[in-house]
Amino acid sequence: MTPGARIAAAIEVLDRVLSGTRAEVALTNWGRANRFAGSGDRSAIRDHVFAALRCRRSFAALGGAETGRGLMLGALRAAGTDPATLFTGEGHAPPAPAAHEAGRAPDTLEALDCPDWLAPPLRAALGPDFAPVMVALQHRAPVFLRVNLARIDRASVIARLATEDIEARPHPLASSALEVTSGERRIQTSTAYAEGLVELQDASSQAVVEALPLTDGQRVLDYCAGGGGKTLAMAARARLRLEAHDAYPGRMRDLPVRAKRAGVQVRLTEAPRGPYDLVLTDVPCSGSGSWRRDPEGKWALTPDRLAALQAIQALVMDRAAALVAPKGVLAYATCSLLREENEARVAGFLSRQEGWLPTLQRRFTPLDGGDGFFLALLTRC
Ligand SMILES: C[S@@+](CC[C@H](N)C(=O)[O-])C[C@H]1O[C@@H](n2cnc3c(N)ncnc32)[C@H](O)[C@@H]1O
Repeated sequence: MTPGARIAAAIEVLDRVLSGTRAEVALTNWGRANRFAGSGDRSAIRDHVFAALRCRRSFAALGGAETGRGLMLGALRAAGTDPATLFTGEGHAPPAPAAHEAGRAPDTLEALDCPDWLAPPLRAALGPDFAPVMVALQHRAPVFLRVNLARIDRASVIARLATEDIEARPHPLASSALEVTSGERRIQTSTAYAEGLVELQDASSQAVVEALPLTDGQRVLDYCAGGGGKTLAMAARARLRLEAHDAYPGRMRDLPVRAKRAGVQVRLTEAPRGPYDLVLTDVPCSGSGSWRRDPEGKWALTPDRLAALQAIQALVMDRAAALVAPKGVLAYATCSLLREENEARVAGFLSRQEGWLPTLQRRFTPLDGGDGFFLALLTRC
């Protein structure tokens, strides 16, 4: 496909996304209907689509409309490319830009791709980091690996990956973290991955698990395990009696296979029974810290949805707290940047429940390199 044809395909996919189809679904459907497109074409179209979704407001202003076509016109203008060079109308390229599609300069919040209603809470949470964080969220996230330190060290894995044309370097956020600098697309077919020596996991996610007070022999519950990213990271840290739970057990369906690959044992439970030495609650949240990976989430969040999430977070904390042993730890984590889901939830918990001591609160933002994350540790007195 020519560069212009790839843009035309991205416009088609974006129009579907703007009318309510999830980007992954719209991309898959486009691929099925256009089997002639090669893997290079598909990944280029995917990159166009996700870049446009990360920068939806600014590109819409620059492109003169919040449509697939407007977003792609805006994308080219943002990159300093005259759209007329690719919007030629020749072959499968989109028709040339019309006079009414000249677009305009975005205002301050548009330029930061920040929804208006979210600017005050994000400013309150991030202070002087507000604008730099919003700019970071306009860019693609780095690819990180978690080295299974129970089985191999970072230097050996870097050498092993290099033999499969994957370049990676240590990342300072966690002792297990590697940032992949080339060959990202080969990771899941590499032998290091197949043998459970590495897992794909964001560096802040790894840092969160590294901050947990885990020691051999502890009974530990991952209360919101999902796919089990943090469950497996905990298993690599110490010899634990580890259990995984999720309100939607289907979300844990890949966990047994992943645990086997990593060489660890995890018991799945639908009805956890304490007491546990540590319960991790990686609660459902706005995902505002990971909008680089899931840019649709930024535009889909509403005040009502945020309020509903806060209620779920409080409920999960209360339920999980009941499972923690005396002197045990409740670990509360989100991939949110918002105080409403972080510090305020911890304060709410402490106002409802007696006998807990907050021992750590730590926030990560994309300026640290990984996703935005929050971790609080609460020790039962
Ligand atoms: C942020 S995700 C967890 C991600 C996972 N810990 C990881 O590292 O891959 C939150 C999870 O909480 C689960 N969840 C939602 N409501 C819950 C509840 N009331 N109790 C337990 N889990 C819940 C969701 O199904 C979802 O899998």
